[in-house]
Amino acid sequence: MAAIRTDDLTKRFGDVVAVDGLDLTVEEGEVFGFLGPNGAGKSTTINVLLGFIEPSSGGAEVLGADVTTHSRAVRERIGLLPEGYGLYENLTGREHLVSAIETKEADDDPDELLDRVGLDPEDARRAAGGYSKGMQQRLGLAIALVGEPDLLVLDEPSSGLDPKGIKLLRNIVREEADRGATVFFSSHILDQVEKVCDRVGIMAEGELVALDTLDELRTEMGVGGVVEATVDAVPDLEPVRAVDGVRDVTATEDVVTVTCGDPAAKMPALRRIDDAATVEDIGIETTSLESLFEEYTNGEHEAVAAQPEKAAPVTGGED
Ligand SMILES: Nc1ncnc2c1ncn2[C@@H]1O[C@H](COP(=O)(O)OP(=O)(O)OP(=O)(O)O)[C@@H](O)[C@H]1O
Repeated sequence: MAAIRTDDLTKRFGDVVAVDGLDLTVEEGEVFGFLGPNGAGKSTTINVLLGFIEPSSGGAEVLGADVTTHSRAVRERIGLLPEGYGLYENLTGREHLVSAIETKEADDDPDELLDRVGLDPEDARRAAGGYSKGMQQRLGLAIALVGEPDLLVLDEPSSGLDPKGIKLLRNIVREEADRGATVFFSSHILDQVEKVCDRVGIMAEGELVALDTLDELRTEMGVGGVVEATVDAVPDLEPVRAVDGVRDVTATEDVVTVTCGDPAAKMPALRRIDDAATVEDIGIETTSLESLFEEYTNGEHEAVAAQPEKAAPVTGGED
């Protein structure tokens, strides 16, 4: 069963088409990054999925239930970290969490959850009105994790987090996926998505303009990355050019530069160079998600890749 399925989902606000005929399937257990620039339609889609607003046409199912007719049942199985959620100034962080546990009738240990999100016990006992943005996000994440939800919906989860917090968030996302939860998060902080997502969907002006694994998106665009090898003497470059997926090979006096169309071509190309010369230094650049994102949202790429038949396996990225 799909965790999320939208069918020709459209949402209009007056003349503005916020979401335009969205067909999207996110499989159970997937970590899915929902990307797009400001105003692309991400929050509107999330609000429909949560049953907070009704679609103008088309529909959506979350965890097998229709979001317009069963929104309450759907929300009970979701852990939500909304963007810019409101806290009660006078309640402590711990009290917020205890209240969320009671509301969900869950049996989580609040202190364990606070520890998991790295909220200091002393901070947890202070009024949330004095929390920094990062503390608020950590508390919001703890609340989202209550009751081991089947689906985690995280709207800009890394917002306000320091690098340590971002790493912790990534680990939590992986742990949640490992226990079988689906994680759906929106972001425009792209390199953080890159490290944790199985697949990404890129929205622009209400439409899905790309949907695939990042490696596939890179391959599709012929931007698999660049290898730069500093060598003692430039070898014959033909064997390097012959590697499957290599697009271009150039050399200066002591540096061979290989541009790959396929990300998987980088290492074989490097091995060919190493076979024929002494490699003194290497630099490997993968195409950043940032440049992919720009490419897709400036309208140059319109094709949406086919949905996979089943979810890609959950892969842990590099830290
Ligand atoms: N309640 C509303 N009334 C009128 N227009 C709206 C409303 N909500 C969203 N829109 C419009 O719909 C479009 C999509 O907005 P949405 O908030 O879904 O984008 P987003 O991708 O989440 O952007 P951001 O990254 O800035 O949060 C925008 O043009 C926005 O102005």
